[in-house]
Amino acid sequence: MTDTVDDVDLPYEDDASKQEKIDALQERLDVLEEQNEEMRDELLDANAENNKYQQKLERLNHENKKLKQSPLFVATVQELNDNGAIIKQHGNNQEALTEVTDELREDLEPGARVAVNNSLSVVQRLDDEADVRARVMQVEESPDVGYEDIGGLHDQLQEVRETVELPMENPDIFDTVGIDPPSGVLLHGPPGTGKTMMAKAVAAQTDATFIKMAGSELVHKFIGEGAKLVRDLFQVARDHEPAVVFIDEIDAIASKRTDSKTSGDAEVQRTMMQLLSEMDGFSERGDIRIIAATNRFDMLDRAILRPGRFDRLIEVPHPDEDGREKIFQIHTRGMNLAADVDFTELAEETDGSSGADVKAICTEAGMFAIRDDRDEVTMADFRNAYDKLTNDDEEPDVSRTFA
Ligand SMILES: Nc1ncnc2c1ncn2[C@@H]1O[C@H](COP(=O)(O)OP(=O)(O)OP(=O)(O)O)[C@@H](O)[C@H]1O
Repeated sequence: MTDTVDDVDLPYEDDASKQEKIDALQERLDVLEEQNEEMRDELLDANAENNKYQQKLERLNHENKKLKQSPLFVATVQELNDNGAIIKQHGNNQEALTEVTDELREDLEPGARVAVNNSLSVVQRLDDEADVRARVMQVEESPDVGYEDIGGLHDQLQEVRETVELPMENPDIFDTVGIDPPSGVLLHGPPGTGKTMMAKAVAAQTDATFIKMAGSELVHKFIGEGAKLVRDLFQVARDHEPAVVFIDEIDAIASKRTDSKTSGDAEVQRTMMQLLSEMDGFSERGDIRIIAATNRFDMLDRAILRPGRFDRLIEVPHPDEDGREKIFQIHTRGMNLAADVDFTELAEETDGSSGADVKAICTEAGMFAIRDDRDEVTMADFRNAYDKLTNDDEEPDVSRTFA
């Protein structure tokens, strides 16, 4: 706060002469000006220092961003010592000694998986391989789904059985006739129409292990990770023969090539190439069958559809009226239904619904009965459930919320 005149401690006695007062004030003014000058210099220095730090901060931020953006490689820590960490890169097995920051060091131990950048600096610690596998792969020894649980889809099911079941159960017939069994089956169609169910049912029928992986889980930002998971997937399948490998959302790794050449796209390409080469290596008759599924058939790279790969394309559409009626019957098997429930009418009234939608309607109808304290589910409950599910969602497709 600026001093007021009253506060100022004057540099002269009250009885000083006028000239003495002027001299004293002048002297005080000189001192203040000098101090002012010094403080201005200090302020300038501080500003310059501040600018320097700002620039450094920007540089570090930029560096940080670059580190995160540039392609990262996966390595395993071999040893930690005073000079840093000895890491071994996956893929080329090259060892390198690299510095690690104190913060990262606390998080590392020999055997830890890490992401390293182009100059082999450790950027972050990764989850352990087993954790990644467990997260992205679903292995079911004997899925609890039978053909009788699938409504409609007669032609589709027949084709899946012919391409997957027949080579597993009766491989000799292909030898006798002298043809290779079709290698991969690609199921395509809208969500919630029973693609996963069909794959599970055929695995159950053939006593095969069902191994599911979602294409989106194969898209990784680390170089070589996706391809490694594909190799692991097929290794797990070999370990569990006979097996049905189900790759859902295959479009995530097998979309048409884009023009952009970002490292992310290149990594997706590498993952797809690995998948294709695994499939090509499967042409010999084996006890492993591959089924893939997509909701985005239009997006697929044609390379995946070449003969010997996914050469059986099976469209799995929304069920028709008959199909819906069958699906209503399947999902109400265990329900206590009132005499007025008529599935033919319900099937007629639920045009455009997927199998997953029909299942959701059944569950919701049961909820209406429970809320009403009844133990029987009525036709009105089904109609209310359908209204609720179609109006609740802005989009009429309820499968995403309730499947
Ligand atoms: N045809 C069907 N018959 C009986 N139930 C069905 C049918 N289609 C779907 N469902 C029901 O919907 C659920 C979801 O179906 P499923 O996971 O097989 O669909 P999907 O086509 O694989 O879907 P997405 O493309 O979203 O993965 C099933 O668990 C089942 O309860």
